[in-house]
Formats: sequence, C-alpha cells, structure tokens
Amino acid sequence: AGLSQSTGFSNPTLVSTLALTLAKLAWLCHWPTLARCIAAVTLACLTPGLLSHLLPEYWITTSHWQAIAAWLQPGTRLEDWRAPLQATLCLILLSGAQLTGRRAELGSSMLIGLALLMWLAQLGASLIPAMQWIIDHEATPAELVPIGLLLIAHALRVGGTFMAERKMLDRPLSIALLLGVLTLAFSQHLKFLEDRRLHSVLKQENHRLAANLSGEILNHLDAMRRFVNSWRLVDSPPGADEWSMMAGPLYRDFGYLVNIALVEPGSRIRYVYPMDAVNRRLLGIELSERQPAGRTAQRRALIGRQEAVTNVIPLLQGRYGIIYYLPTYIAGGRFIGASAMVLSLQALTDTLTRAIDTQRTRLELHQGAESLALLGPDDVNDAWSNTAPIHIGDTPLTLTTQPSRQRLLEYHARLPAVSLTTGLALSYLLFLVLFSHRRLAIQHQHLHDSHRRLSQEIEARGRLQEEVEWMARHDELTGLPNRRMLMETLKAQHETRPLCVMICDLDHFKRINDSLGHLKGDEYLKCLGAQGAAIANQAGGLFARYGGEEFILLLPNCDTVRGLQVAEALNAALRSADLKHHDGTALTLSIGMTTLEQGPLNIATLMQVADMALYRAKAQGRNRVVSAPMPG
Ligand SMILES: Nc1nc2c(ncn2[C@@H]2O[C@H](COP(=O)(O)OP(=O)(O)OP(=O)(O)O)[C@@H](O)[C@H]2O)c(=O)[nH]1
Repeated sequence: AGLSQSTGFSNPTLVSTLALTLAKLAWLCHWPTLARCIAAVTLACLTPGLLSHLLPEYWITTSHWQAIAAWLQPGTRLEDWRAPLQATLCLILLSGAQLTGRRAELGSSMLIGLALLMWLAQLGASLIPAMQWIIDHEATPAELVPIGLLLIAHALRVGGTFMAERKMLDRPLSIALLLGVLTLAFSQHLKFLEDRRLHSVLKQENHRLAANLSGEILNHLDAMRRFVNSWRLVDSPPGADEWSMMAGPLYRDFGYLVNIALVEPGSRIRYVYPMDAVNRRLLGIELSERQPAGRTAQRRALIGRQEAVTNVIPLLQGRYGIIYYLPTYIAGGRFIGASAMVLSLQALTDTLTRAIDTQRTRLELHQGAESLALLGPDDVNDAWSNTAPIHIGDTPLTLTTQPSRQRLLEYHARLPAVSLTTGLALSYLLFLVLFSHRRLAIQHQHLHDSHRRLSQEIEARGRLQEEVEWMARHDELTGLPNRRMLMETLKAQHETRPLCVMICDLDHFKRINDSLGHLKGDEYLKCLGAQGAAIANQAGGLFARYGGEEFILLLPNCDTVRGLQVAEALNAALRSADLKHHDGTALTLSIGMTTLEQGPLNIATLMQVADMALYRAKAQGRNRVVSAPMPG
C-alpha cells in the first residue's frame, strides 16, 4: 500500500546504511576519527530528510522540497533523497550511537535501544498494513535487513558496556525505552486519526463533486420538464421557429447540452436546436435506425410514453453522451413525440474539471466496469481513492477521485511525525537525566559506604587505643591499676596528708602454684584483686597490683588507725572468700603498712618503709598487719 517507492536514481536508506556500515568497519579497524567523520556526514545528510518529514507545509512547501530535489539532480523527486520517516529516525539514532561510541553517559545504549524500536516498528509496518504510514513509503525488507545487521553489530559493541554497568543502566534504560514505546504507540494512534481525517476530507470532496453534478443535471432536467410541459398550452404542434425560440434559452443555460431535439412518434427527428451545420444534417433522420444504442430509451418514451434515459452511447454528432427523452404533448393531451435532451460526456467531464484541479486530483468516470473518462496525474495511491455514484443515465455513472502524491504530501498532517520525533528525543533526554541521577546515587552510595567503613575503622582504632592505654595502666589478669598507674596516683598525692600505703603479699603463694597449678593461682589473684578493689573503693583509695602476688593499697586522707581498720577489713574479705591451700589451710595475707602523716612525699622512702613492715610481718609468722612509722 506504499504510495510510491523510491525509484531510479538512488535509495537513500541503503546509501545511509552503507555509509554507517563503513563507519562501523573504520571503528573496528581502530580508526575512530574516520568512523566519527563518516557518522557525522551521514547524520548531516539525513537531517534535511527528517526536516522534510516534520516541517509544516506553510514553512516550506512540498513543491519547494521537490524543487530542491530537482535542483540537486534533475529528474529526481523528494523520495529519491529522503528515507521513510522511521528508517530516517533509525539511521539518525545509529549515527548518534556511532558518534557516542561506548560512552554510557552519552546514552549510546539508549540510542541503540531506540533504533531497535524504530526498526521493529518498520518491520511491523511491513507485516501489518494498518501500521503503515501511507503518505510516506515504508522501508522494504531489502532495506530492513542491512539496517538490522548494522543494529546487531552496534548492540554487540555496547553489550559489554551494558553488562559492566548494568546496575547503573537497567532502570534508566527500561524507563526511557518505555517512554519510547509509548511515544511510538501514541504517534501511530495520531497517524491513524489523521489518516482517517484526510480520508474523510477526500471522500467528502468526491461525494460533493458527484452530488453537485447529479444535482445540476436534475435541475436542468426539471427545466427541461417545464419546457416540455409548456407545449401543453398550445393547440397545435409547434413550428420550427416557435421550437427554436423556446429551446434557445434552455440550451444556453445548459453548458453541457449538445442539442435539444423533438423526435416524432415514428422516431424521426423533427427539430433540433441549435441549428448549426452538424445538427442540420440530423433533421428528418430515423433515430431508431441511426442510433440503435438508444433504441430502448426511445421506445420507452415514444411508445411507452415515459421519461427515459440512455446509457452513455455514441452520439450522432460523433461524440459520446447521454440522451434524456421526455414525452411531449400539446393541448388536449395530443402526443407529438419526445423532446430529447442530449448531454455530451466531454461537456460533463469539463464541468467536473472546472470544479477541481486535475493537476492534483485524478478523475475517472465509469459506467459499470467501463471507463468513460480519465483525467489527472498518474502518481496516485489506490489507498486514497474514493468513489461516488452520479445519478444520470440508465446505468448510474460512478466518479472516482484520487489525490496526486504531491497533494497528499501537502495535505497530510505532520503531527504524528513531529510527536514521534519529539517523543524519541524526550525519551533520550530522560535517559540521560535518569542515568546521571542513578550514577550520582550509586557514587553517593559508594561514598556513604566508604565513609561508614572509615567510621568503623576509626571507632575500632579508638577502641584499640583505649585498650592499649588501659593496658598500659592496668594489670591484665586482675584488671587492677598497675604499678605505673599506682605511681602516677601516688605522685598526684604529694599534698594529701595523712597518706597511708600498704603492701599486701599472699602468704606461701608459691605453694598454690606448685600444688594447685597456675590457673588456680591466677584465680586466687583475681579474687584478691576484686576484694581489694571493693575495699579500696569504700575507703576512697586505690588497690593496685604491684607485681607477682604483691598488691598495694593506697589510702589518701587515712591515718594509721583507719588504715589498720581497712587492712583488717581486707583480711576479713579474704577470709570470707574462703581461698584454701591444697591441704585445706586458709590462704592468708601479710600486710606491711606505713602512713605519711606530714612532710614531703618521698615515694621511694614510703615504699621502702612499707616493704620493711611487710618483711617484718612475714618474719613474724605471716597472716598479719605490721605498721611502721615513717622516719623523721
Ligand atoms: N599463678 C600465678 N603465680 C604468680 C604470678 N606472679 C607471681 N606468681 C608466683 O608467686 C610466687 C611467689 O612466690 P614467692 O615470692 O617465693 O613467695 P611465697 O611463695 O608467696 O612465699 P612468701 O611470700 O614468702 O609467703 C611465685 O611462685 C611466682 O611464680 C601470677 O601472675 N600468677
């Protein structure tokens, strides 16, 4: 149903496909600049073709486009220079894909997706006639196959990129392609409506022409009837002059009348108007003999005395036409024959051609299957043909009109093509926006993840630092402050008086290790640590592990008396913990204590005095508290 395929000179679809194939080969041969140049030139050549599909007639007329085509190469038409709309769009998208290369951010995969959509639309149009853009010709299978191969080559190229960046591409691509599909469906719908509108306009034109002609002839038939009836008022048959006087005005009113004649009942022609050289020869001839094609109608009028009309028959004047016979009476109902109104077919078609531009519309008059007249251009499309009956003649005539290709190109709405092109452009832009958004979102997510990992790392390092710091100042086994922290605390007490210091040493602890094992020994040390820490807390002091099984109890603002009480409390707590040697005897503690009541703090002396007191406690039999005064 294509209006007209590109003929002769060139096939723009195939030429563009070939150019893009060369660009593709150049790319594969690692000549990207050459590939881009070819793609850019192809794009530039396709653009005017696309514009000719889109620009309204009042911007650039179809005649101008045709003139440009003829100027480029005499004898060529617009179709020799431009591909069908969907093929043009497909090739433009492929040129774009070639230019953008593998760069996903420029939408190469989207361009190929849209090109595929256009290709499928063309395939659909070649299979389903309803999808065809009848104004424009469709791409043929011979054109679709190379475009399809080119598409596959492009799809293979971006396939790798797509797989690599699928996370970023899938959602923008599917949403934007959906918009492309909707655009295609919408433009098809618009095209359907616009085609229907144009069909209806052309059909109305056809029917109006036929109705006008039928109506005009019926009007003239009425005038003829009045002419015939006017003889009923006269008493005697009209003379030649009288007949001419009455027939003259009627003849002059009818543009397509060949003549008006009076045929006697015996079928002899009595009068003819106008009385020119041709008509004069008809006077007196026997019509039934000379015009057998009209015999049926003559008989019906002359014998049956009814109005009758012939088909289109050869006229005695040598042309074709239709003759109306009207029985004619004078006063008293006396039958004098039939008035014949002879219509020329040529005059009829002339009337039609006056009402329509036959350069832009093809006219055909039929009687049954026989074509009577054919006027107008050959470059027409059967899909746009309209037929209407013209009610003259025994067998009604039919009038077929077909707009010329030029007229169709001028008349058809550009809206479907504009909406398709705009929709594709919008879906491409939508893809770019969605892709950028998605990429930013993913980058933001990566940033967020690395920030979270960094925070976790910082937190872990902080914890480690705290742990290291804690371990530097605490004993790992008991969790008590270690010697370092003890010394720092002691140094900080240089103004605190009284300041009581006790060195606590488990008695015969070696035996625990030897007999019950080191693990048990550790357990006992932890137990003493916990008891000592609790007592020190209560007393507002510090219980630290000094080394091995030795602990220090530091009690600021604590005099000897109070110190002895605390030491006793510690012993009591140890007793209540019920720690035993392997032989069942209780584990005991020896404590050496000293109190700095006043004077400057000398840590070495303080510790030495406490240590001496401890030594004495051990020497005196262990399990006791010995307090030694500070010297001086
Ligand atoms: N299980 C365990 N034993 C320890 C630890 N630190 C030191 N010791 C042990 O404590 C014991 C201390 O023994 P000594 O200094 O000989 O004194 P003692 O056996 O307690 O006897 P006197 O102090 O004289 O009553 C040693 O056997 C050390 O191995 C420790 O962290 N865990």
